[in-house]
Amino acid sequence: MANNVVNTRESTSRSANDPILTVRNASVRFEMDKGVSKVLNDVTIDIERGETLGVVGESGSGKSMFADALLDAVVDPGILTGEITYYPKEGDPINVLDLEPWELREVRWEHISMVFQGAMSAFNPTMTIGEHFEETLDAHNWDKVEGLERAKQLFSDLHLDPERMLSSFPHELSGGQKQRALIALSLILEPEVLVMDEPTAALDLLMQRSILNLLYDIRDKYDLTLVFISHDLPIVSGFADRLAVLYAFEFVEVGEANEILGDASHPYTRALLKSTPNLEISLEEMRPIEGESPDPVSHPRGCSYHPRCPLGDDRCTVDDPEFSEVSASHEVRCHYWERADEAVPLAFGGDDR
Ligand SMILES: Nc1ncnc2c1ncn2[C@@H]1O[C@H](COP(=O)(O)OP(=O)(O)OP(=O)(O)O)[C@@H](O)[C@H]1O
Repeated sequence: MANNVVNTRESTSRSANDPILTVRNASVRFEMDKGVSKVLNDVTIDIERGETLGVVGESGSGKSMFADALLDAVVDPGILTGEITYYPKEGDPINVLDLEPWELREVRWEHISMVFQGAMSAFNPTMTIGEHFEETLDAHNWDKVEGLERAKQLFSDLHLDPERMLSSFPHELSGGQKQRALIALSLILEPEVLVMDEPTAALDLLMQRSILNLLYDIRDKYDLTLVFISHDLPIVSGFADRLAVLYAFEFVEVGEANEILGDASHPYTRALLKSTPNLEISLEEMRPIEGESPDPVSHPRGCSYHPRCPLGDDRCTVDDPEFSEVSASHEVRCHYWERADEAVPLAFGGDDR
């Protein structure tokens, strides 16, 4: 992959000490009859080696586009631009968007692996789970005996009976078992990064929590970096080290999960916290976010959130805010973030201090 080597590490205010992935000005557009649909808009972020980054936002905000972009997996006719650099533990950095198809296949499984949204239905119903593992090991010329041993270890780490799993057909498994089998499959070629797009959305709350707990242990045991994508802020915030909040196809707030939960500084993040079910607040205090998120074909001028924002004024209609530093590990894109807590009060967390 020598041609794809990148030698410089651009420094930004969001730069990590030891990045495993850097994303610079990533955009995705679809050219449609009604105009150009911009479904990821100039996104820049660093992902730190070993961290769990939670990416949250409403449905349609561009979460899956961001996940797909990380692996150059945006479907045709989507056009992905920008720069995505992967820094393997050993060797030179790799420019993901310049890879040949065979190189990309290798990177996708052996370095950065992904559990796609709705992927549970991706199992072939005529093949056992074990055959799925063998197929993947074969396709990458990995030793089958060693690979299946690793599969067994992964199954037991995920609290599944290894022999039974390998000989089962997909329809013989529950949703939670299938999801864990997929996680095991995504880790079979020892990737460093696992990107998970709504991995637990189809499961009940108890099963979601139990899978998150298992992922927590697996992350440490296998030295993984996790990118966890979800619309469910409370679920992600209990699990992620850092949160990146997407609104209308761009990040509006990025920071330590605890800090964002306790002191969310973007009116949208605060509205999101208020709109999601939470055992600590009463039903009366829960509020859906009023208004609709923008159409990707006609992004509003200025701040994309201004049509729904209680703080929005004339400035916000023309002037798109840059990131402001809330703390060394917390940034927000809002002209008036210092007043966000008054404008969108929360009945729990930071505002009760
Ligand atoms: N193939 C496509 N062609 C054109 N537009 C698309 C295509 N796929 C997705 N989009 C649009 O891209 C935008 C972002 O979609 P994306 O799937 O990333 O959202 P999301 O935040 O993951 O939503 P959800 O939580 O519902 O999955 C949406 O407006 C969607 O309609």
